[in-house]
Amino acid sequence: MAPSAEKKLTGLVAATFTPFTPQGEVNLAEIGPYIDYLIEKQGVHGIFVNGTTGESMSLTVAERKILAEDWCQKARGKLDQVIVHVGCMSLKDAKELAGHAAQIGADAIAVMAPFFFKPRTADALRSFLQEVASAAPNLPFYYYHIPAVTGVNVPVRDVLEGVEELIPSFRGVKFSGIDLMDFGQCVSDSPPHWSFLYGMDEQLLAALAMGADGAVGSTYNYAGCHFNKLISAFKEGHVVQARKIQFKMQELLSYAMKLGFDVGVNKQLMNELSGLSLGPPRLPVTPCPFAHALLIVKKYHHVFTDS
Ligand SMILES: CC(=O)N[C@H](C=O)[C@@H](O)[C@H](O)[C@H](O)CO
Ligand SMILES: CC(=O)C(=O)O
Repeated sequence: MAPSAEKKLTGLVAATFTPFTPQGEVNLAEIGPYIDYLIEKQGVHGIFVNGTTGESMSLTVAERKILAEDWCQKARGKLDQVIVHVGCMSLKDAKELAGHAAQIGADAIAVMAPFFFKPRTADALRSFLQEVASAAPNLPFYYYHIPAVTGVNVPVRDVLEGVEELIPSFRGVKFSGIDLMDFGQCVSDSPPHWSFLYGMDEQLLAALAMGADGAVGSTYNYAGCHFNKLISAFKEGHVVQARKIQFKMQELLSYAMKLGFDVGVNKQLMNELSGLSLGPPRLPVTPCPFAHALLIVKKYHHVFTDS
């Protein structure tokens, strides 16, 4: 039976970092405190685990299972949503992770396009997604569009054509692209029980105007409290106020991007701002120079002093 159709996904979802020990092994001990931090300090009640920010493609299948299980277990009764990303280059690995996500009580799964051999057509991509979804037919399924990372530029509106006939559990898209026309067309043609979660934190406001239901992103780990204010302001019709917050975030991110912003820098920023010990990233992502992270932390405090 396909999952129930009524519940929309809304609000902020943090794309979690994977906690590692200083030696680079998965560090489950930080997951409980991490969840508490998101709830108490950021007002964030949903997580997207083992995604881009979680360095999923650098993890083994066994590590991804252990992590997914621990996140689900520790989030139970605390968070509203745990979405587990199960995309892999190998269809068989992805199916195994999808089946596992169902067993451990994940709320939903998401899958990005494979990107070594890239699907060239919407049909090929849909078939891949269908196969993965079939391993967890009772879990809400989200397509994870992130063209800058995967290099798979098939318009999402094409992927959505007839998708629910192939994937009865299909419930929406995590859209981490900049093409707001494609995004708008997806939203305007969609049934009411799908959710559209936007994933470019630097322009969330524009996506809200285009009809995004919620947002999944890395910066909600440490700036969720500000983005919650942005969303409230937008909902109440205070666009100028919402824009002010968005512009602050753009100022911070453009500063970080000039210094070189990647998962390593982002993770170190989270370590500094949260006080959690999430460790270094895993190669090929290199650790962020300490001084470098401190400059961005300083900028964060400067940008958000009066809010
Ligand atoms: C490539 C990447 O990690 N994208 C994230 C999610 O999709 C975003 O949350 C960005 O980290 C964020 O928008 C900052 O650029
Ligand atoms: C940002 C995001 O959604 C990810 O890290 O997968």
